[in-house]
Amino acid sequence: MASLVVSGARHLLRRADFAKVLRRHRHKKKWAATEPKFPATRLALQNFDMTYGVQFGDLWPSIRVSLLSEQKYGALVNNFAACDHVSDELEQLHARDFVNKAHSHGELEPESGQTAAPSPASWACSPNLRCFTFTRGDVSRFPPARLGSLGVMDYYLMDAASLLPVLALGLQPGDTVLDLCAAPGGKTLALLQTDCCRNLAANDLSTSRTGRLHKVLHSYVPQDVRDKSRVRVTSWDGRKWGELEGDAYDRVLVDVPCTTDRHSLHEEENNIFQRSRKKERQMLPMLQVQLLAAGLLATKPGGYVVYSTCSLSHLQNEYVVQGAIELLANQYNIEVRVEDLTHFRKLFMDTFSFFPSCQVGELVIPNLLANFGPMYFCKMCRLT
Ligand SMILES: C[S@@+](CC[C@H](N)C(=O)[O-])C[C@H]1O[C@@H](n2cnc3c(N)ncnc32)[C@H](O)[C@@H]1O
Repeated sequence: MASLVVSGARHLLRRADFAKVLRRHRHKKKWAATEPKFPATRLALQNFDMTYGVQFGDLWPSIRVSLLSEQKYGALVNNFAACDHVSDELEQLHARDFVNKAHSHGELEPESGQTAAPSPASWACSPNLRCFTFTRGDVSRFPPARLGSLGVMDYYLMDAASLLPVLALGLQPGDTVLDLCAAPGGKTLALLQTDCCRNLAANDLSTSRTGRLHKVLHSYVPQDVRDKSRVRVTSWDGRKWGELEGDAYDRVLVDVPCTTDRHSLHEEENNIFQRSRKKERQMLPMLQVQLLAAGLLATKPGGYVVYSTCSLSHLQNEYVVQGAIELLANQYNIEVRVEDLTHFRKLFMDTFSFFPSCQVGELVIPNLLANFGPMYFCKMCRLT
């Protein structure tokens, strides 16, 4: 179409005028262009090709194509919506509750002394969580959540792999819980679904993001449940939590800011690979170590911490865990033990693809048939 217009115009204009118009047109186009020369999404991909190509070797091309493809979601059933038909409706869509499915497979031996059929609690998983996913290779989408009869939404759509850190935390009834980097609140909501929190402190440095967290809580959790679980939302710097409330919590979730690998390949806005954010990106592992160390200091001796990211980077995952454990040993004389979560691979292998060679913790890697993650999570016990 554009070339037709140009060839028509050629007959009407003298050669010199035509050249002028073309030049003006070229200039206009240049000035009109708003896209950055090097989009952050492209810089992210270049960075990943360099680092993850080495880190994952032959696995990288398949992870790469999955990261660039549409991700899958899970529907976390809202136990507070009191609509039993939700699970039936999700089943009619041929979605399955992956938590319950792992449970009924009973692939894991119950803990010693237990003879009854294993329950999520016996695998040291947080209880009462129901999350529906479509089976491997089924790329159907969930319809949007609806308002239930109690005035709260019936399910919350999230990356189903995001539930694994909450399951790994292994909440017990009556726990005091801290969610150190909580916004926008998918994992906070899951923590509340367990009905185990005596107190829940949900914190996030960003006030705009704690605003989103408030909205999620209002849309999904009735006021009386928020009161019962004594939900407290704050906007403090999580790095200071150890000084503010040391030795205070039974369970702490440290879901840190990271390179959010999937987001960084798809969204220009707020992308950490923007050139202007290079320093911030380079400082991430340090911030992550500080946040994890603060989370461990906030935990009671004998309590548990789960560290998680949605990045594939060893530097932001295993190295951070090792760095924080060393820091606590050297500066505070506090001993921390990494818990074995390899049973998660077996339990959830129908739903997620796991990287087989993490030194500490577990990593869900995106796969075209099960396009969740990335999600890294590592459980630690504070011993002293
Ligand atoms: C991965 S997101 C958390 C996602 C959240 N857990 C969820 O499931 O919805 C990381 C969060 O850390 C917050 N953050 C960054 N620096 C922080 C700090 N120093 N203290 C506390 N939160 C921080 C960010 O604002 C961001 O919301």
